[in-house]
Amino acid sequence: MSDNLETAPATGSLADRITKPDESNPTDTSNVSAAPKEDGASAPAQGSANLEEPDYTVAVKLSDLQADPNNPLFSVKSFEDLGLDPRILKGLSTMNFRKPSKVQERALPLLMSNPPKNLVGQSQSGTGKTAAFVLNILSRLDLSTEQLQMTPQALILAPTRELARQIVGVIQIMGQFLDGLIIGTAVPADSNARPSKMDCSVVVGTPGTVQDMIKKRIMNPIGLKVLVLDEADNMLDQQGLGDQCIRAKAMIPRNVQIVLFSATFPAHVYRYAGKFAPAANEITLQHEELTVEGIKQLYMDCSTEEEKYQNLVQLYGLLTVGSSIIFVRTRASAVEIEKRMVAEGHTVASLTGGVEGSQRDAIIDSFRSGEAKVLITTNVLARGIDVSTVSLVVNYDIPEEYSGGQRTNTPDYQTYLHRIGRTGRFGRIGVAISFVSNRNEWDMLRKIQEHFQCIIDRIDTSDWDEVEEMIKKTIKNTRAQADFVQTN
Ligand SMILES: Nc1ncnc2c1ncn2[C@@H]1O[C@H](COP(=O)(O)OP(=O)(O)OP(=O)(O)O)[C@@H](O)[C@H]1O
Repeated sequence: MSDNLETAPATGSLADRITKPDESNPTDTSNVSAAPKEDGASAPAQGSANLEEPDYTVAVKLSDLQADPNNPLFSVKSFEDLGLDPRILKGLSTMNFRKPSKVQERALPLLMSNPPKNLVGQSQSGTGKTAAFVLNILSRLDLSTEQLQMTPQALILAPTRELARQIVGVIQIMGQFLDGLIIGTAVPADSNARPSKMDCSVVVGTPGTVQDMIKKRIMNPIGLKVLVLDEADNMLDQQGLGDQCIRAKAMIPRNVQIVLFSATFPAHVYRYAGKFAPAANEITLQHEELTVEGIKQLYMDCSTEEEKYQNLVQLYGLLTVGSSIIFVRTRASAVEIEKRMVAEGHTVASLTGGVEGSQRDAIIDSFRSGEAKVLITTNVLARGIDVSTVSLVVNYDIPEEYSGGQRTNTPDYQTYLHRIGRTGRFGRIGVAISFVSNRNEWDMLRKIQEHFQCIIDRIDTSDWDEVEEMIKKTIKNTRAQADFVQTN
């Protein structure tokens, strides 16, 4: 069962122990200056202020959301009020960021105060945690000499190469007016590439690669002032990347500011987070607060595994309305579904941990650019990936906890939340459909509803025209919660 399980950024999943594709190759780095250039980083995310996009995305007025005190995007202050350097404000304005979100407004004063304090920060998916930690880092850099520009002052660790590259893209654009800012990417290289020295001001990488680089003196950690763990619950989980992060932390100066961010902090990791980041300021949420209002959650009854596939094919027309991500449990099924759909004339791509570095980069980049509109993947892309055009997420398999390499029939709540959070980003609307083909999956879905106290409505597949109309209407609806969904 476990031989082709995908690396799961999922908290608590033993799949992490089984394969760690991001950490399996020799180290490689690419240092890039902040001026945007062809460095292999994914296209940086642009701001979400202009939500008037084609057909499939609704004209939600971000200003209305940001004026609603109950919305996670709400804020009373401006970026100017937060005391940011004018060059950084200029970067934000090119990204179309007009107002901070709630987590940005709350986290930034805590992060930027002196003497620096640690922070454990939680907020819903797609609410701008990346900008919160990047702005703090950019504010703390001293780029006054060439030597300082080439000495790592901040280190960001992320669970996957895709997320690390995405963060590099954000720093590049946010920091584009900071002269002398150099950003290094530390992710596993294709097998014969030689790592280059980390002569840069900020390093973003995966923990195993960074650790390896420090050990081999490719990266000098002595000047580090800030350490960020993005997707921190996954990074600290002993069953995930925990060991590697602990080892990496042991190699860097003791007095660095430690910043932990995630949408999820399950209790057992949260307790540990307090040890990893002692005396930290905290911004936390209850699990009932974690679901994002703009994501309409649905499920589809499928009587067999084969019917799951048939339903997916039926949905194809809708999958390509915007961009879509299909999450499956194993690498093997990702590859199999891709092959089968391609053979039937559909255009789909798949990305799993089984694919080599640069090929992975090419796949995610073509998905970001919209060239590939349907991406079949595993938990490897469940967290952090920010592609604003994703309007539909399909849980082909419900995410599940593993124990001793075996399935447990217990839902992996965190991964469910992160997966559906690939849509509905920063006030956008999205639809998440879970396929349910047996009693266990049904039980897991029910538990997910109870855990998050949310409603997951059934889609009636007896009339596909109606299904199509209903999903399209949901995607086009200004607030997903507002209207209907046919249930029975
Ligand atoms: N203040 C802002 N104004 C407009 N857009 C913003 C703002 N802050 C962030 N965004 C945009 O919102 C999107 C989501 O941000 P980000 O990827 O940082 O979310 P996140 O909270 O880290 O989500 P996840 O938990 O899924 O990792 C990005 O496209 C980002 O550019």
